[in-house]
Amino acid sequence: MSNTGQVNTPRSKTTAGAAGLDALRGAPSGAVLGFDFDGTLAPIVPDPASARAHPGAAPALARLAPQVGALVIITGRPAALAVEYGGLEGIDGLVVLGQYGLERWEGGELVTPEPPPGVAEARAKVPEILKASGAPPEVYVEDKGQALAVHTRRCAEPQVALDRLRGLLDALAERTGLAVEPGRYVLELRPPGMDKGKALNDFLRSRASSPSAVLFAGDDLGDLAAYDAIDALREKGVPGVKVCSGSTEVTALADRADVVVDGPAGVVAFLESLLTSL
Ligand SMILES: O=P(O)(O)OC[C@H]1O[C@H](O[C@H]2O[C@H](CO)[C@@H](O)[C@H](O)[C@H]2O)[C@H](O)[C@@H](O)[C@@H]1O
Repeated sequence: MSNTGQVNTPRSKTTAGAAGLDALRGAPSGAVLGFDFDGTLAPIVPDPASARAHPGAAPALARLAPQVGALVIITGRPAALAVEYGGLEGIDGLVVLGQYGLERWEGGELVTPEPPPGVAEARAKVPEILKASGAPPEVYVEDKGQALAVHTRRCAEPQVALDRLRGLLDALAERTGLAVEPGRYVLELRPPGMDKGKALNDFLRSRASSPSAVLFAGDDLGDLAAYDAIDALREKGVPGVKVCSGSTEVTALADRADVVVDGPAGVVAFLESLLTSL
């Protein structure tokens, strides 16, 4: 039993999830497995630049790669950073969709669009907004090129700091044509029009054949769009599995997941368990 009271086994608490797992195990070579990075493959840490994948994550993915149809990481991170922090280079066939799907990395090749002009405008304005609002000095702005992530995790009262910034960043997003993506003690200003559900669907459409099953594992609010995509696929008859990397910080995913495990260590245990059943 884990410290969130969940058992790390590849069992589903829902009938649809159990059907999804059965379909995945029955035809793994046609299955598509998607993963978020921070909080799912990598434990959450105070400094975004210090995040690294759980030591068991890349080895488990490398063992899964030749047995399944496709492995795809869909992350808010720049794709190349997720590859570096995850130790994911060299995993056969792995695709990493970064910045919520705006970027694509595969086999060392990165495709990334030009950021819209609103990002540069927001980059110039955010420091002024933080100063004028009296935000604590621990507020940290992560510049991701395509987006700016305003982090409050290191503040004494991170939720209070986040709540105080929300309206100001919403207004800035509106002025600059960007969207606000809320996450774990973070508000991201990023280009609109893409999310993890659209990224997952685009990835599925880019493949030659329809998947035997689709699994997605996530931990944060930005991953709910991928859950929506799995729900929609199920309605069309494609088996799906929603895995939640559980935490006390975000509960919205656990409520909708088929399988809830205890953070990145639980995700790795889940993958290892899945490997034994393929
Ligand atoms: O889609 P993801 O892979 O989950 O990325 C979402 C954001 O994750 C990162 O922030 C989160 O992880 C940090 C490191 O553990 C943590 O300090 C922070 O509080 C979390 O919000 C990342 O820094 C962002 O750029 C990602 O978009």
